[in-house]
Amino acid sequence: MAIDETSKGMASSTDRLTARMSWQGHNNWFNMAFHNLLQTVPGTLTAAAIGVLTVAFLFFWILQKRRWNSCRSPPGPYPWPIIGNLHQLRLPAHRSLGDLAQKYGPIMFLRLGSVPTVVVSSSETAKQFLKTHDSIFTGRPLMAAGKYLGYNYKVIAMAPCGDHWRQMRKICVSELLSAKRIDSFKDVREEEVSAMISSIWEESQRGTRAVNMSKAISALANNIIWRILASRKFSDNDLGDNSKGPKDLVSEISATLGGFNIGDFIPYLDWLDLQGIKGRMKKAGRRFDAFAEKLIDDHIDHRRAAKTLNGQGDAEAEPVKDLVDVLLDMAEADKSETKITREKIKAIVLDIFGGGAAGTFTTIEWAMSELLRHPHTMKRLQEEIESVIGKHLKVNESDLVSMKYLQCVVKETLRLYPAGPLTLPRESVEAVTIAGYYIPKKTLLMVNLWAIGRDPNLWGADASEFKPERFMKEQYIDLIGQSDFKMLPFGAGRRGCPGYPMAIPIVELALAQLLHVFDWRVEGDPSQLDMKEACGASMPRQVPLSSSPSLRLPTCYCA
Ligand code: HEM
Repeated sequence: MAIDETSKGMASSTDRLTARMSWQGHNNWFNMAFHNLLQTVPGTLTAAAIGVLTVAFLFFWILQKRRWNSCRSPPGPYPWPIIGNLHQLRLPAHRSLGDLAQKYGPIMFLRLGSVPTVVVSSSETAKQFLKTHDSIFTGRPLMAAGKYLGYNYKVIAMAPCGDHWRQMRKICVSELLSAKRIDSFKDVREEEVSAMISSIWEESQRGTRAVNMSKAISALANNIIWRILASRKFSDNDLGDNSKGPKDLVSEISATLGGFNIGDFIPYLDWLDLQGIKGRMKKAGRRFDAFAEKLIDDHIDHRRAAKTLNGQGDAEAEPVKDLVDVLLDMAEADKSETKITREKIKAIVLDIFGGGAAGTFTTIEWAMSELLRHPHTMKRLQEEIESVIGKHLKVNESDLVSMKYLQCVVKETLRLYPAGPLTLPRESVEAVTIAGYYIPKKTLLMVNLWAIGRDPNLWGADASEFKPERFMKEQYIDLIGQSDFKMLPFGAGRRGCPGYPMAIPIVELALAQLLHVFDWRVEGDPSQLDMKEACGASMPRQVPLSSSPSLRLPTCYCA
């Protein structure tokens, strides 16, 4: 019984055990599984965690890389503290920047003192900056020249982007430099070019062997621009002070403009005016202002006198209005807040004189220099001019359209010698990413027009040679970056030069008459003519050009 009971008990306990065991077996399996899991989970979890972390890392890395990429500066030489890359700039700056671009590429970043600067040196990249993103680069940096010479940034070429610049530029383009207005000064251009030919003829008749061509061409450019602006030419006594006169004033303005004011780049040295440039600018600015004031007063007196005569019925036929008169008319007619003030008129006078005279002068000077070095080209040009007007007539502006080779000579000159080789400095008005490079707001932009004009990838292995023939096959060469960006002697876009339609006829007419009337020779081997560029705002020759003229027509029509 006891056994039975025991066995029962045993049985029941065995059952229970079995039952327990079966549960336990299950439990055991679970335990084992759980245990296994616990053993494997750390690995799995770790693997999962690693996976998640890797994905997250990759995700953030890609994001960060994108951000890095969008903040990536263009390549450039390492800047030194304080001076940045200033020590790497030699003069003339367009050449040393061209050399640096060979190493760092067509979009290069420099720090000039503390000023972040981007230098663009290829046609393709210039297009991105001056066409695709033109609206970003419409600013001009606020430099000492704009303050002391440019009527506190009122001069168009130095004004920051804003309502004032827009208003002044509109006046310039639509009122002062419109096709109709430029055409109205045709007689001025023809008279002044003939006057230059006469003076060269007289000088050669006096037995002068070599004529100072640079002086003659500079006088031509100044006289034309002043007659267009103010209906008169200026002698050296016209300033009425003890200085040498307007020509001296203009050279002083160009020298200070072309000079490199260290205070613009290292602002905390600005007050020291280490080079004395600011002092010179202030003085030249005051002298120009006195000169411009007198110019406007004379115009106002003259207009009053003309009105009185008109009232008495003695009026002469309406003369061609000069640009100061056009501006005074506008000022009298406009009563709005943005009306043209006296200060704005003075600023525009400086703009047109500063931009116009220097650009046209240097272009004619370099064209003559290259023609002297290339007698065959000079001969071919003379033959073309003669084929159009013969040997007895004077070249007039209406003849120029038939002189295709002359146009090629001018284009070739502008390609090799752009008068503003680095454009005028521009400034980004907001941040932008171009070609994967981040360009912050207030970055200075220089476009190396000189390097683009000599780029062998665009112009071939003979890019540095003077060969006007290269343009003969082309129907139309865009000089202002409207359709292509192969050459940009006048810059491009909203800040591009508004004066090119005035400059081209002066350059073409002057060259046509100089070569039609005279043969030109230089002492020694022409191929050895000194072609060094001076450092200045408009890249003139370093050494004035001298050449001996001999009459090639039966008589000089200017004699
Ligand atoms: C061959 C002669 C000339 C050349 C090569 C030349 C070249 C230039 C260049 C490269 C610029 C800077 C453009 C830029 O930043 O993209 C410029 C601007 C300017 N040029 Fe000329 N220029 C010439 C003649 C003239 C003439 C005849 C005038 C006036 C009648 C003139 C008035 C100006 C003005 C006012 C600006 C400033 C435009 C602005 O900032 O909005 N230029 N020129």
